[in-house]
Amino acid sequence: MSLGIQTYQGAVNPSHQQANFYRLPAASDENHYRLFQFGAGENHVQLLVSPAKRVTIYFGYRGDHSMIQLLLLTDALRRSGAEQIDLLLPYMPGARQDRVCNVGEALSVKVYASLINQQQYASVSVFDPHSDVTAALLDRVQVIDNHSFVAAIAAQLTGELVLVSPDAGANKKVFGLAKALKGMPVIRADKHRDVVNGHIIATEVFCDDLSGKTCLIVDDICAGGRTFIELAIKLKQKGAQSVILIVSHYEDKANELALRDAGIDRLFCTDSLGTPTHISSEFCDCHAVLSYMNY
Ligand SMILES: O=P(O)(O)OC[C@H]1O[C@@H](O)[C@H](O)[C@@H]1O
Repeated sequence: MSLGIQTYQGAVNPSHQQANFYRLPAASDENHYRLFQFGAGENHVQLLVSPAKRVTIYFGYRGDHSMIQLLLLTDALRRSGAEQIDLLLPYMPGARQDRVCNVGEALSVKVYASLINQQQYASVSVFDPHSDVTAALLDRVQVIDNHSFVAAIAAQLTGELVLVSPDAGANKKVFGLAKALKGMPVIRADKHRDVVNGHIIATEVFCDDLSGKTCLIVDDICAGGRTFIELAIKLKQKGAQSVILIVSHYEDKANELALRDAGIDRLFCTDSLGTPTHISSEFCDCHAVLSYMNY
């Protein structure tokens, strides 16, 4: 059923008219809603066809501006008859701001989680969030781990593979992953950060000899990349034959040359934060996160 909106000029693909899947940012062939900004900067969403009673939103967070777009899309869907909305959240915003480190800071993850909870989604599926705090804060949440993503990469690699847990915070997840990968060995490492400025003060690897090993550093996110640069240097000093970095979320800010110079041979990530543009495709292999989200 059409909503009777006159403004849409494009040809409507019938299969998309029936589609109950809404992508934000919109896919190039998305034609069941449109999104634009008014002059003062407000976002505006307009559905072009009536939604099904049960729909799914795939929300790729692209800054706080996109959060408002999600709320508007959700509102438009409900007003037009969607009764149940499932949310696929490849990246949980604020997931790393899951504690107050310094006096006067906001507890960001709680703020983002409250906004999402207010929308009363039927389910919220989050891909590899930073810590258990995300799952504790979100209602009707389903956490999707990185196991099938890492397994797909490991299957392409040869040599003596070992997992490297980059810090104490990653241990629980990496040991769970090792079990899923049929007992792949784990090398533990740790880093000390200055909580005031975020700088890494020291990195330790708890292993003497890595000769001949292909080290898979696995973590949730690569931001500036300093964690992995310091770690790769240490792994190479201990004889690692090859160092591969596997992160679920890639902010596209790290310097490729610095990563390579530190000894990282290859980077694998997902497009949870968009497809990286500041890194070469010979070095970085970006997988579509949706294929690992059980949808
Ligand atoms: O070193 P960069 O890339 O800036 O930050 C990424 C690290 O910071 C942590 O919160 C992440 O889990 C990861 O270990």
